[in-house]
Amino acid sequence: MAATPVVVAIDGPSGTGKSSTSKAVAARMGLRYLDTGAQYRAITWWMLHAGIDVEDAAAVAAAADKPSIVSGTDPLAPTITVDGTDVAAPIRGQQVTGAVSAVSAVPEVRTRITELQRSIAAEAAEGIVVEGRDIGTTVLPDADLKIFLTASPEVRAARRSAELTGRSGGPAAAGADVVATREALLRRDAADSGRKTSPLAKAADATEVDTSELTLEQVIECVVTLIEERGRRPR
Ligand SMILES: Nc1ncnc2c1ncn2[C@@H]1O[C@H](COP(=O)(O)OP(=O)(O)OP(=O)(O)O)[C@@H](O)[C@H]1O
Ligand SMILES: Nc1ccn([C@@H]2O[C@H](COP(=O)(O)O)[C@@H](O)[C@H]2O)c(=O)n1
Repeated sequence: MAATPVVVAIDGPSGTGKSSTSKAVAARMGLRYLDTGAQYRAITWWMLHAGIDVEDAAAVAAAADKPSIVSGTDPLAPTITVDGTDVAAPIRGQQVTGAVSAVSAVPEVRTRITELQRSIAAEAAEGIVVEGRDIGTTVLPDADLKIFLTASPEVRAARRSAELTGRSGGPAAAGADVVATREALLRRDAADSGRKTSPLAKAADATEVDTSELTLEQVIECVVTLIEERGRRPR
Protein backbone atom coordinates (compact mmCIF):
# COMPACT_ATOMS: atom_id res chain seq x y z
CA MET A 1 0.00 0.00 0.00
CA ALA A 2 1.38 3.44 -0.91
CA ALA A 3 2.26 5.75 1.98
CA THR A 4 0.03 8.78 2.47
CA PRO A 5 1.81 12.03 1.57
CA VAL A 6 2.39 14.20 4.59
CA VAL A 7 3.14 17.92 4.83
CA VAL A 8 5.27 18.90 7.82
CA ALA A 9 5.91 22.53 8.86
CA ILE A 10 8.94 23.17 11.07
CA ASP A 11 9.35 26.70 12.37
CA GLY A 12 11.41 28.37 15.06
CA PRO A 13 14.02 31.02 15.80
CA SER A 14 17.51 31.03 14.30
CA GLY A 15 19.82 28.17 15.17
CA THR A 16 17.26 25.94 16.88
CA GLY A 17 18.05 23.03 14.56
CA LYS A 18 15.34 23.44 11.91
CA SER A 19 17.53 22.67 8.89
CA SER A 20 19.44 19.76 10.44
CA THR A 21 16.25 18.20 11.77
CA SER A 22 14.14 18.80 8.66
CA LYS A 23 16.72 17.37 6.24
CA ALA A 24 17.26 14.24 8.33
CA VAL A 25 13.55 13.65 8.90
CA ALA A 26 12.75 14.12 5.21
CA ALA A 27 15.56 11.76 4.16
CA ARG A 28 14.44 9.10 6.63
CA MET A 29 10.77 9.35 5.71
CA GLY A 30 11.19 9.62 1.93
CA LEU A 31 9.85 13.19 1.81
CA ARG A 32 11.03 16.26 -0.09
CA TYR A 33 12.66 19.11 1.84
CA LEU A 34 12.34 22.89 1.45
CA ASP A 35 14.61 25.41 3.19
CA THR A 36 12.58 28.62 2.97
CA GLY A 37 15.32 30.64 4.70
CA ALA A 38 17.57 29.84 1.74
CA GLN A 39 14.98 31.43 -0.56
CA TYR A 40 14.92 34.66 1.46
CA ARG A 41 18.71 34.59 1.54
CA ALA A 42 18.80 34.06 -2.24
CA ILE A 43 16.59 37.06 -3.00
CA THR A 44 18.68 39.11 -0.56
CA TRP A 45 21.86 38.01 -2.35
CA TRP A 46 20.34 39.13 -5.64
CA MET A 47 19.33 42.55 -4.21
CA LEU A 48 22.85 43.12 -2.88
CA HIS A 49 24.35 41.95 -6.16
CA ALA A 50 22.07 44.34 -8.10
CA GLY A 51 23.19 47.26 -5.93
CA ILE A 52 19.76 47.77 -4.35
CA ASP A 53 19.74 49.45 -0.92
CA VAL A 54 18.17 46.72 1.23
CA GLU A 55 17.05 49.30 3.81
CA ASP A 56 14.96 51.02 1.11
CA ALA A 57 11.73 48.99 1.32
CA ALA A 58 10.24 50.66 -1.77
CA ALA A 59 13.28 49.78 -3.89
CA VAL A 60 13.26 46.18 -2.59
CA ALA A 61 9.51 45.91 -3.27
CA ALA A 62 9.91 47.21 -6.84
CA ALA A 63 12.53 44.56 -7.60
CA ALA A 64 10.91 41.65 -5.72
CA ASP A 65 9.60 39.85 -8.83
CA LYS A 66 12.79 40.20 -10.90
CA PRO A 67 15.06 37.29 -9.87
CA SER A 68 14.22 33.70 -10.74
CA ILE A 69 14.76 31.54 -7.64
CA VAL A 70 14.82 27.76 -7.97
CA SER A 71 15.01 25.39 -4.99
CA GLY A 72 16.01 21.73 -5.33
CA THR A 73 14.16 19.67 -2.72
CA ASP A 74 16.24 16.49 -2.39
CA PRO A 75 16.98 16.36 1.37
CA LEU A 76 20.32 14.67 0.67
CA ALA A 77 21.42 17.39 -1.76
CA PRO A 78 19.28 20.54 -1.51
CA THR A 79 20.13 23.25 -4.05
CA ILE A 80 19.34 26.92 -4.60
CA THR A 81 19.94 29.01 -7.70
CA VAL A 82 19.21 32.62 -8.67
CA ASP A 83 18.88 33.28 -12.40
CA GLY A 84 20.72 29.99 -12.94
CA THR A 85 23.64 30.79 -10.60
CA ASP A 86 24.35 28.40 -7.73
CA VAL A 87 24.24 30.62 -4.62
CA ALA A 88 24.33 27.91 -1.93
CA ALA A 89 27.66 29.16 -0.57
CA PRO A 90 27.41 32.98 -0.84
CA ILE A 91 23.97 33.14 0.79
CA ARG A 92 25.54 31.87 4.04
CA GLY A 93 28.01 34.79 4.26
CA GLN A 94 27.91 37.66 6.76
CA GLN A 95 26.69 40.20 4.23
CA VAL A 96 23.55 38.26 3.34
CA THR A 97 22.93 37.19 6.96
CA GLY A 98 23.10 40.83 8.06
CA ALA A 99 20.69 42.01 5.35
CA VAL A 100 18.15 39.18 5.08
CA SER A 101 15.77 40.31 7.85
CA ALA A 102 15.30 43.73 6.19
CA VAL A 103 14.53 42.13 2.82
CA SER A 104 12.24 39.42 4.23
CA ALA A 105 10.18 42.05 6.06
CA VAL A 106 9.04 43.63 2.77
CA PRO A 107 5.46 42.45 2.00
CA GLU A 108 6.05 42.19 -1.79
CA VAL A 109 9.01 39.89 -1.13
CA ARG A 110 6.93 37.71 1.19
CA THR A 111 4.06 37.47 -1.30
CA ARG A 112 6.45 36.39 -4.05
CA ILE A 113 8.33 33.83 -1.95
CA THR A 114 5.19 32.47 -0.27
CA GLU A 115 3.65 31.72 -3.68
CA LEU A 116 6.83 29.90 -4.68
CA GLN A 117 6.80 27.87 -1.46
CA ARG A 118 3.16 26.87 -1.86
CA SER A 119 3.69 25.73 -5.44
CA ILE A 120 6.72 23.63 -4.44
CA ALA A 121 4.76 22.02 -1.60
CA ALA A 122 1.80 21.33 -3.90
CA GLU A 123 4.07 19.56 -6.41
CA ALA A 124 5.62 17.24 -3.80
CA ALA A 125 3.51 14.15 -4.42
CA GLU A 126 5.38 12.11 -1.80
CA GLY A 127 5.02 14.80 0.88
CA ILE A 128 7.45 17.43 2.13
CA VAL A 129 9.10 18.94 5.18
CA VAL A 130 9.13 22.74 4.92
CA GLU A 131 11.15 24.75 7.42
CA GLY A 132 11.16 28.45 8.19
CA ARG A 133 9.54 31.09 10.36
CA ASP A 134 5.93 31.36 9.14
CA ILE A 135 5.22 27.99 7.56
CA GLY A 136 2.67 26.79 10.14
CA THR A 137 1.03 30.19 10.51
CA THR A 138 0.91 31.54 6.93
CA VAL A 139 2.48 29.46 4.17
CA LEU A 140 0.90 26.07 4.93
CA PRO A 141 -1.74 26.62 7.62
CA ASP A 142 -3.29 23.21 6.75
CA ALA A 143 -0.02 21.26 7.23
CA ASP A 144 -0.56 17.78 8.69
CA LEU A 145 2.01 18.37 11.40
CA LYS A 146 3.43 21.63 12.78
CA ILE A 147 6.53 21.71 14.94
CA PHE A 148 7.98 24.78 16.65
CA LEU A 149 11.61 24.23 17.68
CA THR A 150 13.17 26.30 20.44
CA ALA A 151 16.46 26.30 22.37
CA SER A 152 18.03 28.73 24.81
CA PRO A 153 20.08 31.55 23.24
CA GLU A 154 23.19 30.23 24.98
CA VAL A 155 22.78 26.74 23.52
CA ARG A 156 22.02 28.09 20.06
CA ALA A 157 25.03 30.40 20.13
CA ALA A 158 27.33 27.60 21.27
CA ARG A 159 26.09 25.29 18.49
CA ARG A 160 26.36 27.97 15.81
CA SER A 161 29.83 29.03 16.98
CA ALA A 162 31.04 25.45 16.88
CA GLU A 163 29.66 25.12 13.36
CA LEU A 164 31.27 28.36 12.14
CA THR A 165 34.58 27.56 13.81
CA GLY A 166 34.66 24.14 12.21
CA ARG A 167 33.77 25.56 8.82
CA SER A 168 36.52 28.20 8.99
CA GLY A 169 39.13 25.81 10.28
CA GLY A 170 39.95 26.72 13.88
CA PRO A 171 39.21 28.55 17.14
CA ALA A 172 40.78 31.78 15.88
CA ALA A 173 37.88 32.18 13.47
CA ALA A 174 35.29 34.89 14.12
CA GLY A 175 32.67 32.18 14.63
CA ALA A 176 34.37 31.17 17.85
CA ASP A 177 33.00 34.31 19.56
CA VAL A 178 29.95 32.88 21.34
CA VAL A 179 28.89 36.20 22.85
CA ALA A 180 28.82 38.01 19.50
CA THR A 181 27.06 35.04 17.90
CA ARG A 182 24.40 35.10 20.64
CA GLU A 183 23.80 38.83 20.12
CA ALA A 184 23.53 38.38 16.34
CA LEU A 185 21.03 35.51 16.72
CA LEU A 186 18.88 37.55 19.11
CA ARG A 187 18.98 40.61 16.85
CA ARG A 188 17.76 38.55 13.91
CA ASP A 189 15.04 36.89 16.02
CA ALA A 190 13.82 40.30 17.20
CA ALA A 191 13.64 41.62 13.62
CA ASP A 192 11.91 38.46 12.35
CA SER A 193 9.40 38.40 15.26
CA GLY A 194 8.74 42.12 15.15
CA ARG A 195 7.92 42.63 11.47
CA LYS A 196 4.31 43.39 10.52
CA THR A 197 3.88 40.85 7.74
CA SER A 198 3.94 37.19 8.66
CA PRO A 199 6.35 37.37 11.61
CA LEU A 200 8.19 34.45 13.20
CA ALA A 201 5.49 32.89 15.39
CA LYS A 202 4.33 29.55 16.78
CA ALA A 203 1.06 28.39 15.24
CA ALA A 204 -1.64 27.74 17.81
CA ASP A 205 -1.77 24.07 16.77
CA ALA A 206 2.03 23.52 16.64
CA THR A 207 3.88 21.14 18.94
CA GLU A 208 6.74 22.96 20.68
CA VAL A 209 9.98 21.01 21.11
CA ASP A 210 12.69 22.58 23.29
CA THR A 211 15.92 21.11 21.91
CA SER A 212 18.25 22.69 24.50
CA GLU A 213 18.83 19.40 26.32
CA LEU A 214 18.31 17.07 23.33
CA THR A 215 20.81 15.65 20.89
CA LEU A 216 20.07 16.14 17.20
CA GLU A 217 19.23 12.43 16.94
CA GLN A 218 16.70 12.77 19.77
CA VAL A 219 15.00 15.70 18.03
CA ILE A 220 14.86 13.76 14.75
CA GLU A 221 13.35 10.73 16.56
CA CYS A 222 10.78 12.97 18.21
CA VAL A 223 9.61 14.43 14.88
CA VAL A 224 9.63 11.02 13.14
CA THR A 225 7.45 9.64 15.94
CA LEU A 226 4.99 12.52 15.56
CA ILE A 227 4.79 11.87 11.80
CA GLU A 228 4.28 8.13 12.34
CA GLU A 229 1.46 8.92 14.75
CA ARG A 230 -0.23 10.58 11.77
CA GLY A 231 -0.05 7.36 9.79
CA ARG A 232 3.14 7.81 7.75
CA ARG A 233 5.86 5.10 7.99
CA PRO A 234 9.53 5.54 6.98
CA ARG A 235 10.42 4.17 3.53
N1 LIG B 1 19.80 19.05 19.02
C1 LIG B 1 20.99 19.47 18.63
N2 LIG B 1 22.09 19.20 19.37
C2 LIG B 1 23.30 19.66 19.01
N3 LIG B 1 23.54 20.41 17.91
C3 LIG B 1 22.50 20.69 17.13
C4 LIG B 1 21.19 20.26 17.44
N4 LIG B 1 20.36 20.71 16.49
C5 LIG B 1 21.12 21.41 15.61
N5 LIG B 1 22.41 21.39 16.00
C6 LIG B 1 23.53 22.10 15.37
O1 LIG B 1 23.25 23.49 15.57
C7 LIG B 1 23.61 24.24 14.42
C8 LIG B 1 22.40 25.03 13.91
O2 LIG B 1 21.46 24.10 13.41
P1 LIG B 1 20.57 24.42 12.12
O3 LIG B 1 21.38 25.11 11.08
O4 LIG B 1 19.89 23.16 11.77
O5 LIG B 1 19.56 25.47 12.78
P2 LIG B 1 18.45 26.35 12.06
O6 LIG B 1 17.34 26.48 13.03
O7 LIG B 1 18.12 25.80 10.73
O8 LIG B 1 19.23 27.73 11.90
P3 LIG B 1 18.87 28.99 10.98
O9 LIG B 1 17.48 29.41 11.30
O10 LIG B 1 19.85 30.04 11.40
O11 LIG B 1 19.04 28.56 9.56
C9 LIG B 1 24.18 23.23 13.42
O12 LIG B 1 25.59 23.21 13.55
C10 LIG B 1 23.60 21.90 13.87
O13 LIG B 1 24.43 20.81 13.55
N1 LIG C 1 9.84 31.28 6.43
C1 LIG C 1 10.87 32.15 6.57
C2 LIG C 1 12.18 31.72 6.53
C3 LIG C 1 13.19 32.64 6.65
N2 LIG C 1 12.88 33.95 6.77
C4 LIG C 1 13.92 34.97 6.77
O1 LIG C 1 15.13 34.46 6.23
C5 LIG C 1 16.17 34.61 7.17
C6 LIG C 1 17.18 33.51 7.00
O2 LIG C 1 16.63 32.29 7.45
P1 LIG C 1 17.58 31.06 7.90
O3 LIG C 1 16.61 30.01 8.35
O4 LIG C 1 18.37 30.68 6.71
O5 LIG C 1 18.44 31.57 8.99
C7 LIG C 1 15.50 34.73 8.52
O6 LIG C 1 16.26 35.44 9.48
C8 LIG C 1 14.23 35.52 8.15
O7 LIG C 1 14.50 36.89 8.03
C9 LIG C 1 11.58 34.34 6.83
O8 LIG C 1 11.30 35.55 6.99
N3 LIG C 1 10.59 33.43 6.74
